[in-house]
Amino acid sequence: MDMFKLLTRSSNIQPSTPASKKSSIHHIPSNGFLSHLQQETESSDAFSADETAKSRGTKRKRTGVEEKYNNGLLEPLDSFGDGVRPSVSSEKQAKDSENVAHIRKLDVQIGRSTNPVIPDLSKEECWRTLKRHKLKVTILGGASGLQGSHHDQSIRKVSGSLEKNAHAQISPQPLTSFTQLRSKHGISRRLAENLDAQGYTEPSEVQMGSLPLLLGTDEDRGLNPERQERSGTETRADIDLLTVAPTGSGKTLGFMIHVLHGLLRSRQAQSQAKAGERSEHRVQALIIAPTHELADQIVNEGRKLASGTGMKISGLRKGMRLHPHLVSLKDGDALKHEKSHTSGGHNSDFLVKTDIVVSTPLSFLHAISAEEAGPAPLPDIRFLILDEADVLLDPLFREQTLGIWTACTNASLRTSLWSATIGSSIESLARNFILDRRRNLGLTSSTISRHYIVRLVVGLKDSAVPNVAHRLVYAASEQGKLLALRQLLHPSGAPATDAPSLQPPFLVFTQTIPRAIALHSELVYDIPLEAGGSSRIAVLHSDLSDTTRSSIMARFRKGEIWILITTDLLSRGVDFRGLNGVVNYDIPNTGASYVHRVGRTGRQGREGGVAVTLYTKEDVPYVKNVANVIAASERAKTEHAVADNYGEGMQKWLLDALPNVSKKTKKEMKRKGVESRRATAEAAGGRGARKMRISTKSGYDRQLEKKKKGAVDGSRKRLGQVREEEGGVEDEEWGGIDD
Ligand SMILES: Nc1ncnc2c1ncn2[C@@H]1O[C@H](COP(=O)(O)OP(=O)(O)OP(=O)(O)O)[C@@H](O)[C@H]1O
Repeated sequence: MDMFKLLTRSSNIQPSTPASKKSSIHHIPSNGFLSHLQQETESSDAFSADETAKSRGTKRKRTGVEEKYNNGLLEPLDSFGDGVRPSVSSEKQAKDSENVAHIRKLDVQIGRSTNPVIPDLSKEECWRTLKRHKLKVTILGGASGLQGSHHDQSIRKVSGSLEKNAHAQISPQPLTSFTQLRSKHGISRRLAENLDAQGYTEPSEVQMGSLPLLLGTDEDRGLNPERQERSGTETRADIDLLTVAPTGSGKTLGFMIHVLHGLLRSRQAQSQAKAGERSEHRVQALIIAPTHELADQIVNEGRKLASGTGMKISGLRKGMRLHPHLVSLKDGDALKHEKSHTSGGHNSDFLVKTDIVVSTPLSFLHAISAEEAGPAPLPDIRFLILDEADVLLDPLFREQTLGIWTACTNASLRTSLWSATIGSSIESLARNFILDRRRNLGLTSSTISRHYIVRLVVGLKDSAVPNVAHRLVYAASEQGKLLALRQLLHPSGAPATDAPSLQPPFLVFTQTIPRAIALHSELVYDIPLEAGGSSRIAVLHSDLSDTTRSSIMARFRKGEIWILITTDLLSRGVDFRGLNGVVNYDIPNTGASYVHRVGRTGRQGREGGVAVTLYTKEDVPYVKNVANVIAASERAKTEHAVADNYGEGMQKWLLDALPNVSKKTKKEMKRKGVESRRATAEAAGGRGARKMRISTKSGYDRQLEKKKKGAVDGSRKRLGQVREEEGGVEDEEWGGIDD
């Protein structure tokens, strides 16, 4: 079999769920919990007509983008919005809140609880509900001397001591409704109202599984219920949580509710102890994310939830420092910093009076490091959240992240790690670090015995969301990729038989910054002037200033930019509601990277997202990573897929045809990416420039152009020499005739 012959066919892996089979997909929050809400607003989008047609099952007319350009449907494109739930108009919201307030008043008048308690599920029901929602909760270790439930017994038998691998599954009470957050877990009224106001009605799976573990009693968590029964009081063991849940499944809300509730509760306790005295803002929670874009988004989400609660959330910018009062810098250092920053009459680069800080690892490490003394200890921090934890613990950020984690010296620090992909090596690194840290802090065995490391997995671990349609397209060469991308940009041009179609807005990922820049300059004039021209296409990468990055993000969210070319900078965590697709112009280095890139679309269970991956002959070793992820996602789409061989067969030929790659090569591939595209900007003048060139011009045309240019330059030079010999002045412009 000639593999390359096979690869020249677009694999065009169809969504493996035919209409008739769609019913076999469980209707669960994360595969469509916002679908009804989305349609309401999106029908007014320029790009939504096709979506609506798709959702009705009617065939989308291939009128393409141009018709939309010409119909003047361009300006009101606010397909992403600002993150406020699109469901409810402000008028309706006001009316709803009025009604809710009225009903609550009546409830109080007749003495009825405003928060009806939903009865606990039996053990069996818990297990079945968790299974139905594909939630798996496992104890990874941490506790010793356990007694009680058979799960705990099994841990003891396996481990005997806390260091050993102790894996046992538990069945916590799932959070089946947000009302339970108040009625059962006692979150503040304000927090509950904010959730409501944001239009969050049903918890997604990750919230369903994680919130009882983070907020509940040991009984809710399925941990040692007998111990609680015996003692007659509620017990709450310390839990450090690793959560692996699909992209766009609502992890941010999960950790935000946890942190805000924890801080509000301790503030309440403090103010009761101090007879109503208002407590100061001190940094007690730290959220670390790998990019500024994600950190900004978390701050925005957090502020909406914290509104009116008195909690302050701040993002830390490059060069800012935590105010010396917020960290335990040694006296001398604190003074030095204070002086150096206040001498000019301003200390605006100090972050003051805040409860929750969101930052990238490097910015935070700088913010707490004294000039020579290294990072200062942070005993006040009680919550540490690592969002996109696998990246933060990857060699690129590992030292910084572990440095921050070590600086958090509070004995009852609660750490949680969140990502759509956490491999086993990162998992054991995190687990061992947690255990070592506790040991180094000299925690007594009685404290340790009340501590667990728990892992929650939602759905299939490390896989792409099932509601995205994947297209693997063999483009043969760099030029072929450019042509394929242009075909996507101008779908009304002669359609290839099985060419994927993709409506803006979409993201285009390249392997490196120079390639993103090169692709942008190649495509910048591709969108007709009447459609907004070059302003509709932009490039975003980490070499740009923070202000430029924020402005591009804002314009993309508003719908002013339709096509955003970027690097893996935007592959993690960033939430663009209404993004129609993702193009992997350069193939991602790893399967995990593919999962995150394509996870920018199909969020919140939204249907219709398309992920197009273009590849050339050079990319073949990388295609297997991607094809494996696609195959797993296709299988997850329907329980019948494997049995009927539907969907499976579509990629089987490709999977079989692709070469297997050794672990060692995979590691190299992850580190370097496709060799020929790695040319750095410095190399751009030489061979590197050729390697990273993105252009539709053939080598022959380029050579002709080069020759022509050489000839022109040569004749100019010769002419200059002649003039010089004749006494003329080189480079001096002719000034015309003097009056
Ligand atoms: N219970 C809910 N009901 C409706 N919408 C929700 C709910 N929870 C979260 N969302 C929305 O889902 C979207 C995705 O959430 P979020 O960004 O937290 O995903 P994520 O799991 O962190 O994804 P990623 O792995 O890509 O970072 C957001 O727009 C968020 O507002």
